[in-house]
Amino acid sequence: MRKISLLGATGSIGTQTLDVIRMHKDKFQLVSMSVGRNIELAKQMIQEFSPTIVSVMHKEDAEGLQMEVPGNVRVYWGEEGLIQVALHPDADVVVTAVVGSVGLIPTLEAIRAKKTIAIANKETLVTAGHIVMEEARKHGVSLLPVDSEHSAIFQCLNGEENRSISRLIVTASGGSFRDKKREELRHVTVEDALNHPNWSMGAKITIDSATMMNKGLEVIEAHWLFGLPYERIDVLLHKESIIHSMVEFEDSSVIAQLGTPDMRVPIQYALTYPKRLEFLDEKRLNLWELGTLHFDKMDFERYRCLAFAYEAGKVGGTLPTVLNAANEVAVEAFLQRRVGFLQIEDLIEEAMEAHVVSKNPTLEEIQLVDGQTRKEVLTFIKQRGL
Ligand SMILES: NC(=O)C1=CN([C@@H]2O[C@H](COP(=O)(O)OP(=O)(O)OC[C@H]3O[C@@H](n4cnc5c(N)ncnc54)[C@H](OP(=O)(O)O)[C@@H]3O)[C@@H](O)[C@H]2O)C=CC1
Ligand SMILES: CC(=O)[C@@H](O)[C@H](O)COP(=O)(O)O
Ligand SMILES: [Mn+2]
Repeated sequence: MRKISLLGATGSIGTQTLDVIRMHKDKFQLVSMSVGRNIELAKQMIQEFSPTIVSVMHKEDAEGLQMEVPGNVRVYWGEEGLIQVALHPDADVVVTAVVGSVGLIPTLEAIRAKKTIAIANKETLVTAGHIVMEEARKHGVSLLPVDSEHSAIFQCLNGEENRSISRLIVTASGGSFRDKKREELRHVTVEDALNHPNWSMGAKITIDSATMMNKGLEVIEAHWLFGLPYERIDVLLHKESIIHSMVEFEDSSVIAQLGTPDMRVPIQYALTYPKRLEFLDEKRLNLWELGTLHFDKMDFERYRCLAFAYEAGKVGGTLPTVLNAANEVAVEAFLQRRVGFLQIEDLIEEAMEAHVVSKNPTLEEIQLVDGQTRKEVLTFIKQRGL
């Protein structure tokens, strides 16, 4: 029985992780979970899965929930709560499915406690990749990718020697606006942007996908997980999201991982690794029915956020932290309808240009830069009268 701690249980990855646990009750047990504001769903989950440590975002919610749950359940809140969930003494695997850099500290704590990490929260690696990877190395902890592209690359690399990799080819669907020209993006709505063609995901990642920042964050995530320089990580437009990513080797062979777009597959793989388990859903890939797959060259002028991410990754130091924090604030402002879609990239560019990069930052410096960038971007938004 693999015992699981789940950060972000009420989200898209969280609920799909619970689906996988539900499909294999004899193999997995949920021992702890965190939610944000969705207390009603949390109550149902506690009743169904019986975790003994639970965390919510706010103190008042924690106090209310504590009165309603069985006596053996402890309810925590805030960042300390996320850490308590990650450190459940019985947990073997911690699934990091919260959104945003709030995932960093609980992930680091879980690594220090030698828990295996099934990492969905890409912002953790973007904002502090060098620290997370060093801690994982020091404590002998595996980071198992949940993100579909990274799970694909991880599967393509099974049994291969790292030195024989030529390049990684990360596929991108193109997101909600892939058929629009740049000039058509000025007046798109939040609803349009949230309408991803292939995946049903949380709001923040769906907007990231539309700006192509998601792919930028994934390039940085791939750099840290697989240790390749940015010059050897390419992005390829592939609108069907059937090939989840590929690896080219020195002998010119390319290995790809394919499947229907269903996040429960990479989630299950991370939970069962190094074994595979039957996927208890009838949906299977049918290439004959699909007929054709499409591929296009990435246009870095059309998708400026991807260019920003490559720049941040190559420069390194505190710049990826700025990229991530500015993006989180700008996307939230777009979702609140305070800024337009194209202003997301303007705000990120402004924050990156204003930043003086510090090399090899400590965790404290990263937290400081993260906080300062968030304030700065909010000021940029106010200065624009928005
Ligand atoms: N969705 C997907 O298919 C994929 C997602 N990912 C990555 O996985 C992560 C999660 O994405 P996704 O599931 O889509 O996101 P969702 O927005 O659907 O879910 C986020 C979860 O985090 C909780 N949460 C949000 N903010 C906080 C906070 N400040 N403190 C504590 N908990 C918080 C939410 O709680 P509540 O809802 O209760 O308020 C919810 O449980 C992201 O990093 C994303 O990039 C990667 C690949 C695919
Ligand atoms: C399911 C998943 O892993 C997402 O990160 C997905 O990749 C988003 O799709 P695009 O960013 O390719 O549009
Ligand atoms: Mn992905």
